[in-house]
Amino acid sequence: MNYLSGTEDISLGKLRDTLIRLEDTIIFALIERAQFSYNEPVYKAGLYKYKGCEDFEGSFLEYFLQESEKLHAKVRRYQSPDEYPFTERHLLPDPIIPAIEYPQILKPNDININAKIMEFYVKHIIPSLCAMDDDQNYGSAATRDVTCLQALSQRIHYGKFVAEAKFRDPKDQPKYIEYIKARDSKAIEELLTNKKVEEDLLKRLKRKALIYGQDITEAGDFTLDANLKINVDLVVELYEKWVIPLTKEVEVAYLLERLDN
Ligand SMILES: C=C(O[C@@H]1C=C(C(=O)O)C=C[C@H]1O)C(=O)O
Repeated sequence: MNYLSGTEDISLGKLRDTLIRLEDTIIFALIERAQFSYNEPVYKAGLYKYKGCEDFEGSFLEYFLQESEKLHAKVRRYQSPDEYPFTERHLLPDPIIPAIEYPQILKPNDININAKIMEFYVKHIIPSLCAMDDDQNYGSAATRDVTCLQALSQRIHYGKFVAEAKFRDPKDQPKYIEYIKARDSKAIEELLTNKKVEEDLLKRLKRKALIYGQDITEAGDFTLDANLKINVDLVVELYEKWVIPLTKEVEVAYLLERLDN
């Protein structure tokens, strides 16, 4: 099924420019979170009870995220999610701008992408990003985590638009159709993979994290020797091990549905 109305200009070049811009969003969101300690209680399920949600058994972060999503759902320009379930499989009617304006709502979905984002973020990113002590700034830590999760989810789900743009390329469309009909996910992923774009991205990302992670003195000098605000290798690992593979998983999942009536 093509969730786009067919009139949008979804050139691959413009979409890639948006993904490059989202690198900045994600790096700065991680820098903001890294100001605070790990604060383990934020991630412990069932540690706190919440007024009005006494049966909620998740962590402080999961509660914060759930309540943030409820707020986002109230302010969305479209019908309420019940009328137009904004699942990962659906692209918004005029998808490009709202997807940028509104943070990606983290929701369970068929391919469980948001659960995978939450898992790698809490298990592998946060412990390496933050000082492993407790500075009691649980609210500050959780708000920064929600910003990081929504930026990561938005970036990864942009794979839907990228997949649509690739599908519309007349050079490759016959092969996509053949592989979709054969339900050959591996062949679809190989066809949509662009190793040069991935390699260039990781090189650019390392440079961005190195520069964004520094302070600039009044004289305009970079404080190269001082502690960086962000673990540069972690940012590269984040993309190499999780962001890029999950984006491709979204692309494949979207394309597998592309021919549905
Ligand atoms: C997003 C794209 O599709 C794939 C995923 C990429 C990524 O997640 O950065 C980069 C290149 C492709 O392998 C693209 O082609 O730009």
